[in-house]
Amino acid sequence: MDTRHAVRARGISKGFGDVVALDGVDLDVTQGQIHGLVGPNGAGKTTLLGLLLGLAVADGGSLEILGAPVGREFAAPDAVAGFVDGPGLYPSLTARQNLAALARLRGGRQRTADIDDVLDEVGLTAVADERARGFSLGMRQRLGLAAALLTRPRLLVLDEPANGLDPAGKRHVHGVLDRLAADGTAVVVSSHRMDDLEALCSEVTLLATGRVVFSGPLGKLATDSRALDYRLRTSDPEAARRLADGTDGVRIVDAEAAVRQDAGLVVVRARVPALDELVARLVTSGIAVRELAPVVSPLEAAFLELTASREADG
Ligand SMILES: Nc1ncnc2c1ncn2[C@@H]1O[C@H](COP(=O)(O)OP(=O)(O)OP(=O)(O)O)[C@@H](O)[C@H]1O
Repeated sequence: MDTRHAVRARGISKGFGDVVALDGVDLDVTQGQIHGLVGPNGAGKTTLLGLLLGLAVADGGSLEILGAPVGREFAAPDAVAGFVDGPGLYPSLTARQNLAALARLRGGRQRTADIDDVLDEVGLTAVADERARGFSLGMRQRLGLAAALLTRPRLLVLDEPANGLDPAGKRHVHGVLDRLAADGTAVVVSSHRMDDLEALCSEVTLLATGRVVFSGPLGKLATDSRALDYRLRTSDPEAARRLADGTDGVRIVDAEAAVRQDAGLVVVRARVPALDELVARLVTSGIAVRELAPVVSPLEAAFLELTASREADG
C-alpha cells in the first residue's frame, strides 16, 4: 500500500455522451502537498475533482486515494472532504447549525473537529449564528471550507475556493490551507487565477481539453517556458535600452512598452540566461536596476502557451 501518495491516478478517462471530459489523465499528489489544477473552461478540472471526491466514477484508468484503490463502487473514504461547484449549504440554517447538521449526518462514523474551532479557523466566529442565506459568496466559501475541516480530512479537494474572497479573505484561506498541508493533509485545489496558485501550490497540473499538458513543480514550469516579457526599470532607461539592444537573446518589445506610455520603462523579451547577461551588463555600466519583473507570471505565460498550442494541435 502506497502511503506517501494521497492521490495516484493513471490513465483516467471520463466521458459524458460524446464529450470526452478526461482523456488519459495521470495525477500524483503526495501527503502534505498543495497541488493546483488549472486549465481553461471545460478542461476537465471539476470532473477530475469530482472523481477524487467520489461524486462519480472514471470510465477507465486506475485511481488510488490515500493508498486504497478506488473501484466502480466508489464511496468517498471518510478521510476525503471538499466541494465542487460551490459548497452545499442549508440557506435557512445558521453557520453553526449547518455544521452541526453535517456532523449529525455523518453520525458516529467520523472523528469530528469542534464546530467552534473550525468556525474560528475560517474566520466566521462573528457570524456563526447568522443564517447562511444572507452570506456573501466569500462567506459561503469559508463555511464550505469549515464543513470540510470538520471531518479532519487527510485529502482536501476544493474547486475554486478563492471565488468571491476579498484579498484579506484569500490570505486567510491560504493560511488555513498552508497549516493543513504542514500537518500532512494533501490539498488539491482548482483555480483560474494563476497568481493564487503560485502563492499557494508547490506543484501544478495543467489540463487542456481533458489532457494533462504539464504536471510538476512550479519552478520547472517556469524553466521550461519560452522567453518571457519582462518590465525593466532602471536609473537610465536610454542606456538600458541600448544595452538590451546589444545583448544576444534579448529583444525590446516596443509595442508593449508603448501601450504603457511610460518613458522610464523598457520591456524586453528574453530567456532567463540572456536576461542574467543583460542585468550583469547594466550593473557593470553603473546602471541601477530598480524593477525587473515578468509582465505575466511564468505560470500564466506557460498556461497560455501550453493551452494555445494544444488548441492549435486539436
Ligand atoms: N454532467 C455532465 N454532463 C455532460 N457534460 C459534462 C458534465 N460535466 C462536465 N461535462 C463536460 O465535460 C467537459 C469538462 O467539464 P468540467 O466542468 O470538468 O471542466 P472545468 O475545467 O471544470 O471547466 P470550468 O473551468 O468551466 O469550470 C466540458 O466539456 C463539460 O461540458
